[in-house]
Amino acid sequence: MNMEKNQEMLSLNHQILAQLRLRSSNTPIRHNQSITILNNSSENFPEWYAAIESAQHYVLIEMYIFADNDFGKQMRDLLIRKQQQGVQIVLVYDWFGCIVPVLKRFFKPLQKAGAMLVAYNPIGFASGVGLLSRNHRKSFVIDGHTAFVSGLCISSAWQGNAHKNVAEWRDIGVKIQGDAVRDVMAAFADTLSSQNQKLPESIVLPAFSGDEVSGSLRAGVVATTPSDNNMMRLDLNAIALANQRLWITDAYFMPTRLYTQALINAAHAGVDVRILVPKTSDIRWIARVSRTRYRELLQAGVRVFEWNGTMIHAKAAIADGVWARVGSTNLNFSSWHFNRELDVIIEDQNTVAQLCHHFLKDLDNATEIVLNDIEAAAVRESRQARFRQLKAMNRQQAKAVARQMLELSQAFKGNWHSGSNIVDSREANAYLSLGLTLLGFAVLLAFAPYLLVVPIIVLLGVGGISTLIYALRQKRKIKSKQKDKSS
Ligand SMILES: O=P(O)(O)OC[C@H](O)CO
Repeated sequence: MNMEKNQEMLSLNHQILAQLRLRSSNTPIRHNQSITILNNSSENFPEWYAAIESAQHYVLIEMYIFADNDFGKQMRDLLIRKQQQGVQIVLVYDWFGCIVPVLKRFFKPLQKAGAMLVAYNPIGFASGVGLLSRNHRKSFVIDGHTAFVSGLCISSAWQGNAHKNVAEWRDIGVKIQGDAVRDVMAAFADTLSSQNQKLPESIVLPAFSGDEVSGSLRAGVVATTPSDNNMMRLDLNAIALANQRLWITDAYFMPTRLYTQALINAAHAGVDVRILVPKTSDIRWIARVSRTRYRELLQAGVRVFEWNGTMIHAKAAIADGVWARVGSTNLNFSSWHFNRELDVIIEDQNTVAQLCHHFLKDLDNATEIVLNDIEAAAVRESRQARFRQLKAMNRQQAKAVARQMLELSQAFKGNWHSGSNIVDSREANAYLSLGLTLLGFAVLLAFAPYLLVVPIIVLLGVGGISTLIYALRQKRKIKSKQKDKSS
């Protein structure tokens, strides 16, 4: 292919990419951004701390968990000190994610120092079923010039525990400088407005500069709310976009049927689909549910890896070495449909190459889950048949299939550096605990039904009352508008 043809292809790809991004998530791309990938608490926490320490005017924070532990206290005390120096702190914490610190009045000294504190969706008569929506974002904005977006919360849990020989959690965040910072701020202002609040008058959204920060890097901020489900559509479109590679890391993998089938279809089309999830999760039942999804993915040729370390909490995806997303969205129903989430998409070969490098390093510390010999042979056989078909249709596609077939045959030999595990035993244990849990619910329903029914009654009651209040307020507004018109 000559240079001209290459350019033509590239600009066509950009056009398709832009169209997919805008139609699925309404996310504009910002050019010439500076994005730094930050790994784990050891890289993220010091960067957050130093950036806040250097703040001159304001710090905006949206945080799902702000824990009352060593790192939480360190951050709270830093925020108090900055507020006392005249730097305006605005913190939106999730009421449910921070329930323990709220009950312990952990944020009181910060509020007393003058910081603006907003609890997202606290329980109350007006909360209703909206209580299911949580602010799952993890972001910081410093003085309008720097932002951090990640999967990490403010908690020592991410640091592990050296005394108990617990290593730090695996997680990923980014530091952003450039016009995309304004998008993080706009997302923050929108969260405030969802809680009937607004930014203090002294804080204004900076104008887009269009200035070059660091060359050609393109980035966009995907701000998901329960009413737009932006990331869900973008995640599905990213699967459609991947031509050769789709590498996914997820902490709480419980995808919908829609998403699982899209992964299966991609694998059938010859895309090298790999999923990395925790082996030992801090929320064990989710890991068990994840394991019941493995078999159909493996049968389609998707490769599944379980990370061997303490906990992998990252939420990231890479498509074809040119597109990636990093942020707070887990691949499950809550993140896609109920929560406020914040993710960054990156369209830049160098930055995506770094993420690919980290992903492959993570695989070195993971166990591949494989089918047993008989099933693996059947999958191989059907892949070969598909490969023959595709080869006749599309040479480029066929190359991708060939590459994946080679890798799969290696995987089935079980000679991966990280080791492998047959799916059967994990799946059996997962179904065993799910079965026991269902039985447990049945026993509860039989002998202590109120334990299950009371929360549902409360939720429905609160939901009903708050919806009525909303309707009455609307009616009152309409009436007073009509009165104004007629007078
Ligand atoms: O919901 P996530 O992904 O922020 O994870 C929070 C975990 O519950 C931390 O233990």
